Order: sequence, then structure tokens, then C-alpha cells
Amino acid sequence: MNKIICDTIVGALQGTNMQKLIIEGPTFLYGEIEIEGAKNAALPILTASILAEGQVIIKNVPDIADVRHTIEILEYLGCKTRFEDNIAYIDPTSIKNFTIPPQYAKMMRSSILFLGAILSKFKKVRLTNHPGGCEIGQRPIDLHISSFAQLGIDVFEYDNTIECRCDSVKGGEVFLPIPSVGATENIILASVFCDGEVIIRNAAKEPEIADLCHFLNKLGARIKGAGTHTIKIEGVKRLRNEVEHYIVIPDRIVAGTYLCAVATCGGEVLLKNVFPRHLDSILHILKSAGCKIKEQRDMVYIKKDRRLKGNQKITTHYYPGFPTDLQAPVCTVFSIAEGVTIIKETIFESRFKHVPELNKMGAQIHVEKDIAIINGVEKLRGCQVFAQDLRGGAALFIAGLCAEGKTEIVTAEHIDRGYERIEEKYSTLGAKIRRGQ
Ligand SMILES: CC(=O)N[C@H]1[C@@H](OP(=O)(O)OP(=O)(O)OC[C@H]2O[C@@H](n3ccc(=O)[nH]c3=O)[C@H](O)[C@@H]2O)O[C@H](CO)[C@@H](O)[C@@H]1O
Ligand SMILES: C=C(OP(=O)(O)O)C(=O)O
Repeated sequence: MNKIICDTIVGALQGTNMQKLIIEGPTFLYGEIEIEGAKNAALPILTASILAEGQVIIKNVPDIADVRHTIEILEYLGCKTRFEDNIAYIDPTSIKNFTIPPQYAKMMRSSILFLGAILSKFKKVRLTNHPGGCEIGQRPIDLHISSFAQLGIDVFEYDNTIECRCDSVKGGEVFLPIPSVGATENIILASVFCDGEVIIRNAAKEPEIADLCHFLNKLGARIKGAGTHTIKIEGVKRLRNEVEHYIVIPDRIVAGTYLCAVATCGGEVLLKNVFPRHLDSILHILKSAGCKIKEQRDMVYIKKDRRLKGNQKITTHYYPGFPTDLQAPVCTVFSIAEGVTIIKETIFESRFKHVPELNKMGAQIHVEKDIAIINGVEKLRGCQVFAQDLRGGAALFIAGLCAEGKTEIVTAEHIDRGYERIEEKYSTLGAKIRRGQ
């Protein structure tokens, strides 16, 4: 990144709560680590909790910025909440607001899910700004809107606001031209109390969607087909009025990031509380490159004791394909592997913002449109780098662990959106990291 752009970013961030992570490398990683609950499951589940008739108790909720923001929104809507020791207690019985103000809508991508959930509850909802989240592409919401319209919901768009109203959500079929994760979740949330049945064709199959469906079913919803391309939601009159305990699934992207960190730095780590099946695509890539991997029921062991082989062609895909959320960390892995590796990003059009920063650290990666061509180098060197999105930040974090000397990641708050106490957790594996302002 050139100096003018750096100065612009620093200038824009002055006065905000800018966080730095300072890493002394290189380091090997050794030990055991417990994987936290999945951000992308916890966020829709917390949002869905407003549909319950009494308090819900949700366990294994990661203590990350996006979760704290979601809880703030729930409070604003009128829910009573408590969040401690990774357990969220949400009592939605006094919920009264049906409008999400702009400061909350902008906080994260998943604020869009309040559209479906609040509409289900009040038959009206207003989101007064487009959702925020990682700037990794255009990220339109046209599929959310057009799907709602197909269910008989009136949607009005004005002054950046989206307002939806209906007397009831009508049963029927919705076909998604793209298996969008967020649109699938929003349709599910909107349809819990529908007339008859809503069928989603070409639904997204990500495990986090299945987790949302399991949570809703536990509360009394009738959803079938979660984890497949056809999801059927039979409308119910109301959800149960009893305390429920729900345990969020482990975060496959956080687990994948640890795997990438070991595959980059070297060492030997046992990941606990994972679902190995959710990690198939990344495990396959790392095994082919030369990592030693053993899988057990809810654990994965990884060892890297020699330089990895590149020469792979990797393409991001919808689940169960290789996830776009691990594309950036995998770029770091292959930046120091032997040979040339090609990574094609098919889901988001601007998701290589970490590449110029990795190149500042000595990597040789060339981006042409949606393809990154990685020429593996022997080693990386530490310097000051800018995280511009969550997973790009994770890629720089891993690069900092293996680089020689000091790496300073400016704008680490991007990383805090999705990784719980990252410096503390990696320090238990031997990394030297501190946080500064
Ligand atoms: C909070 C959350 O769960 N975020 C995840 C979710 O994001 P998110 O739900 O935003 O991602 P989507 O699956 O919706 O996006 C997939 C593709 O569909 C396009 N699209 C989406 C909606 C729409 O109305 N119109 C449209 O064209 C997007 O621009 C993108 O190219 O899935 C992504 C893809 O696995 C992950 O990277 C994100 O981590
Ligand atoms: C893109 C991501 O998050 P979000 O959709 O919340 O911006 C992510 O988790 O990598």
C-alpha cells in the first residue's frame, strides 16, 4: 500500500478506537486449544431469540464484537439480556421496537437478519440503513428483498431505509438464483409463523444455517431440510413458552484459521471442540500440501514439520466447498510454501485486500481480477500492516506469527469482530503478541 493510502486510512481512523496487535516472530505453535462457538451461527440464533415467548439461554456464544453489537441491538429493541461466560440470556417478552436505527444497522452484515425476525414478530419492520460488515464486495440485498416480495410481504425502499409490512407471510416457493447464506436465513426467520408452508429452493447449505434451524425447531418451529438445498418451513402459531438451552456449533472458520496458522508457522496443535466434517475442504488442502492431520470425533490434530508444497489450484465455493472466509488465511499458508499456488475467489469480488499487505511483508502474490497467483518465498519479514477486513486481518495475523521481527497490525478491531481474545489464545500456543493503541 502506498504512503498516501496509508495516511488516508490512518487519518480516517484517528479519533476512533483504533486497536493494534504487535507480534514478535517467528514462532512455532504447540499445544491444545478449545474452539469457540461460531460467529455466523451465534448471530442469527441471537437474532432469532426475539421470536421466543420466554427467556432463552444460548451457550457457547463467542465473546466477540459482533455478538456484543447484536446484544446491544436486542437491548435497544426492548429485550432483557445478560451475557457472561459465553452464555447469553435473552428475554424478549418486553420487546417493543420494530425499527433498527442506522448506527446499529451499520455495525455488521447480520443486522439485515433483524428484517426477517422482527417482521415475523410484529408484521412490520424498518431497517434505517443498509447493513455493514466486511467490505469485500458490493454485497447487495436484492435477493432478501425479492424473496420477501414473493412471500406477499410489501417492501418499501427510501432514503437508505428498508421497510417491510404484511398482514401475514404467505406460504409458497422461493427460488434463490444464488444460494445466499443471509437471504436463506432471512427467509427462514420471516416464515416461522407463515400461512401454510414456505419452500426455499437452492437454499444455502452452510452448517450455520442448519444450526439456526435446529435452534428454531427446539423452540417449536417446524423446519425440515436444513443443510440441504431445499428447506421447508411449515408455519406454526407460536413458539414455546419455556426456558431452552441451546449450544452453538463450533466455529469452523476460527478452527480453519488455527490450522492455517500451524501450517504456516510449523508446530503441533490439537484443536478441541470441532466438527471435523465441517473442515473437510481445508483439511484436504493442508494434507495435500504436506501437513500431518488426524481427525477424531470432535478433535483435529495437525503437525507441520517441513516446508509445505504449493502447486495447488484452490477455488472458493459454497459449502461444502472451500469457504471464501478461509481464502485469506490460506493465501498466507502458501505465501511461504514451495512452488506456485493459484487461488480463485468466486464469491466476493473484492476479497484480496490482504495481498498488498502480505507483499509488504515479502510475499510474492500477484492478483489478476478474481485470481491470486502466489509464488512461494522462503520467509516473511515483519512490518506495519493494515487489516481492512476480518479474514484479511486474520491472514496478516498469521503472517506476523511466522515473519521475522516485529509485525504491527493496525486496525485490529476488524479481527476482534470474529476472533475471541485472539492474542490471549495464540499466546497459550507460544506466540508473542501484545495489544496496543
Ligand atoms: C454473518 C454471515 O453469516 N456472514 C457470512 C455470509 O455472508 P452473506 O450472507 O452476506 O453472504 P451471501 O451468501 O449472502 O453472499 C454470497 C454471494 O451472493 C451475493 N448476494 C447475496 C445476497 C443478495 O441479496 N444478493 C447477492 O447478489 C453476494 O454479493 C455474494 O457474492 O456468507 C458468506 C459466504 O459464505 C460469508 O463469507 C460470510 O462470513
Ligand atoms: C465476511 C464475514 O463476515 P460478515 O458477513 O459479518 O461481514 C466473515 O465472517 O468472514
